[in-house]
Amino acid sequence: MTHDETTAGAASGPGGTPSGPSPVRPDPAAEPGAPAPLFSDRTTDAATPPPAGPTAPADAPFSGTPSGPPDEPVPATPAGSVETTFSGPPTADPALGDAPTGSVDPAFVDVPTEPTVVDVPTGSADRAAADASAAAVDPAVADGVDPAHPADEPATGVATAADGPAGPDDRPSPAEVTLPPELAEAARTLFGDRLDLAAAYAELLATDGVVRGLIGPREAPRIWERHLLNCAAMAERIPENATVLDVGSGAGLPGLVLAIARPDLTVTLIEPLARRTSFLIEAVQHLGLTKMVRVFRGRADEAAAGSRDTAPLSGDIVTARAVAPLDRLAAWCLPLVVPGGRLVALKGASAADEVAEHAEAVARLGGGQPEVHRCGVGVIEPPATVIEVVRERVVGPARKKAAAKRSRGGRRGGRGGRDR
Ligand SMILES: C[S@@+](CC[C@H](N)C(=O)[O-])C[C@H]1O[C@@H](n2cnc3c(N)ncnc32)[C@H](O)[C@@H]1O
Repeated sequence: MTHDETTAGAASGPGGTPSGPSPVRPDPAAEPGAPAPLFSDRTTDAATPPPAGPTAPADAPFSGTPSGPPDEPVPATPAGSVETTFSGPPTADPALGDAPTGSVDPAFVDVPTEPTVVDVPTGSADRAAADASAAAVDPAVADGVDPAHPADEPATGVATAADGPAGPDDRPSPAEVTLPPELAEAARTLFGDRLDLAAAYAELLATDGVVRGLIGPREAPRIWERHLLNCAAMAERIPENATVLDVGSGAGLPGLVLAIARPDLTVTLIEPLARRTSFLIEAVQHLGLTKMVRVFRGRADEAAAGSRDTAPLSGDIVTARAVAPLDRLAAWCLPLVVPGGRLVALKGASAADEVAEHAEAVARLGGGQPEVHRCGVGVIEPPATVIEVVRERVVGPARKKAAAKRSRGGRRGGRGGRDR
């Protein structure tokens, strides 16, 4: 089923729109005259010719593997463009472990309205081969949960080592993701007349999401309970017509769920890993959300910095789930928030502890006092817990240690002081 969305003048969704501190502004990247976003094939031009392959109709069901090898390294930065250095935390966040350490070329992928699914095997033999190669669970995903915050783990829905690879026997049937009757009322409350769209996304997650290793096979039967409903509950913290940036979207949680629940939002999914952005692009197309959702391939800091080809991104609200502990999350996300806007991070039982531990670091980054809110009270049990941080001040980037050392040396010794 395809739902053609429009953003202009769309009514508020069922998620509610509290009066938040954030102003609602148009996304600069969507404004006329803003630099044209890079399409993924344009970005790879320098190294790779555009792949040839069949083009699927917009409504075509997912047909297996993303193009190219899983999470292949992002092509080297084309000559002349700004080179960005990978600065992720490889040990604490192994999800980025497969990113090249030299340069990562963030590709801003405005989801094309014409489907451009490429290299999709159509025959059953091809499909079987593709499934076999995709069956190995993405190790980056398997380890993607911050080990420092295991409390977040149950909510991530990503494959875990315990889940093992998704083999043919593990693959759930669409029936397994049927909305459980006991959750139907909550789902209707949170998704309203977009419930069928949410069901289509649930099915994608439980089928292609599992086959591609983006969701653990054991998650399929609990996709509604643990993933869709708690992500949708976050919508009550987001003002009407807000621009939302979802950092570390993975398979689309919570950004795509919010776009489904709230047709008034404009959502950008920020995700550095190729296998996941391939899935996201196809999901956005399949769900007919190309007018309100776009995909940025790159890290949060790259999105905030912009590049020769893409304007810096910013949004009224920046969301995240299971991406990093609060201090690191604030460092990545606050630069993406318009002044007065908010970071809204879905957290687990550790939320209050995280606030206590990281409030000072958040303040140094220009954030206000983090607040814990419960969402979906009386609708889902337990309610979802979010930490919110208002961007109160714009803080410049921290000076690099080496640069600071050099400048200290310069002050003390004056010219040539370093030689002494
Ligand atoms: C554990 S997964 C969570 C995915 C999704 N939010 C969910 O709840 O299922 C963490 C995701 O954050 C992404 N990520 C890690 N560091 C990032 C960064 N600096 N900027 C943007 N995304 C990042 C990873 O690639 C991965 O997809």
